[in-house]
Amino acid sequence: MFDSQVHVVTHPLVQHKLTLARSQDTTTDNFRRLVREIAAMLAYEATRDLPTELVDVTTPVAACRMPILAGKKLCLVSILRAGNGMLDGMIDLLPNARVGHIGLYRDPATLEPVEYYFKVPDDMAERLVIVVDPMLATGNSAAAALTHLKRAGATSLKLVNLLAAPEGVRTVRAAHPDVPITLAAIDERLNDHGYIVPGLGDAGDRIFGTK
Ligand SMILES: O=P(O)(O)OC[C@H]1O[C@H](OP(=O)(O)OP(=O)(O)O)[C@H](O)[C@@H]1O
Ligand SMILES: O=c1cc[nH]c(=O)[nH]1
Ligand SMILES: [Mg+2]
Repeated sequence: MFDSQVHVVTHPLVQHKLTLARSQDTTTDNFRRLVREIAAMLAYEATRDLPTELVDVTTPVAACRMPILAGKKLCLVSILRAGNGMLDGMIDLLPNARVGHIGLYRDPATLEPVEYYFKVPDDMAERLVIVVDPMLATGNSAAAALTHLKRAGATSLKLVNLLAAPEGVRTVRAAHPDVPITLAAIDERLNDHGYIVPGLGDAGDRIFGTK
């Protein structure tokens, strides 16, 4: 249904935690914790192809040559607000990553993204940029964020989401075929208000308790 650059993480722990997060009975504190934990596991999968190089290391037992990360430095970019719910889980795994922010909200009438903030490191061209946002619904927000990041110099990008609608995956893959997507699930469809069905509701409101 989707090409090989769309990676759905079917690991049982990810699926279990996502199901708990979906429930309308999950409290704000538990929702936050679940999103953070799933984000760490998605970061693990999204970085599976990072290059490594061999270095000399001496253990208490013997000298040897073992792999460490090589290649481009990392930059995580959170699409505000809801992306921030995924940041800490990813930083736990990638503590050296720089962090950028793009403020976007979706106009409820047009479903078009409105940008209100943009701050990223200067050296985007030298970094692997991992864009994070729990929800890929129409895909308009993620596509706009990727376009702005490319204008800011980024040439190597990945997108990590918790949940998508098929429409959103198609939109981003069409607009940015160079950007692989890692996510925990692709749901059935969008409803008339642009919400993912069955989805988990409004991720930002659930993370920050604003509704
Ligand atoms: O794929 P799309 O149709 O563009 O929808 C997805 C966007 O909607 C949500 O943000 P929202 O606009 O609710 O802003 P928030 O994070 O501040 O709540 C979500 O976090 C994505 O950024
Ligand atoms: O289902 C959706 C769609 C967009 N944004 C959300 O937070 N949830
Ligand atoms: Mg929201």
